[in-house]
Amino acid sequence: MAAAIGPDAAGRWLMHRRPVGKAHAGLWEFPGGKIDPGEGPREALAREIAEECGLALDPHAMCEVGFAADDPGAAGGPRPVLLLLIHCPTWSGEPRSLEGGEWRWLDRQEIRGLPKPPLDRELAARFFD
Ligand SMILES: Nc1nc2c([nH]c(=O)n2[C@@H]2O[C@H](COP(=O)(O)OP(=O)(O)OP(=O)(O)O)[C@@H](O)[C@H]2O)c(=O)[nH]1
Repeated sequence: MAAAIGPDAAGRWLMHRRPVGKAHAGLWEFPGGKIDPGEGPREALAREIAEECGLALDPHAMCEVGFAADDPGAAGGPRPVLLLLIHCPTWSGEPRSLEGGEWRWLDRQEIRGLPKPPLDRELAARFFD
């Protein structure tokens, strides 16, 4: 699950730079994470964002806006990855780095220029272009 949190009053969106020691370290992503057993997708996204940066999201305001999947044949990775992009138009609080990542509000032009993992590149291209 990946969150497109925004736009804020300046038209910016909240992006997360993955910390050292994780897959895709140093790259910028739509923040989020995986669904735990027993959770719904919106609930999972709200939990992940709260854990990673302290923002509170309203699951009822969320709306799915895109998806990207890796090519299991080409990637040869341990498991297939399907990433859903969810628009989160309302939030409360200010982002803080609670798990080592970096947080920034950026406009679409700035997001275009960021180094991103492959699936986030696809999601951003479809969502912002
Ligand atoms: N955001 C993103 N994640 C990707 C891409 N490709 C890919 O395999 N992944 C994987 O999808 C998972 C995303 O979940 P996550 O954000 O909770 O990852 P994580 O490293 O914090 O958790 P983990 O250590 O349990 O895997 C990660 O395992 C990540 O490596 C991609 O293009 N974008």
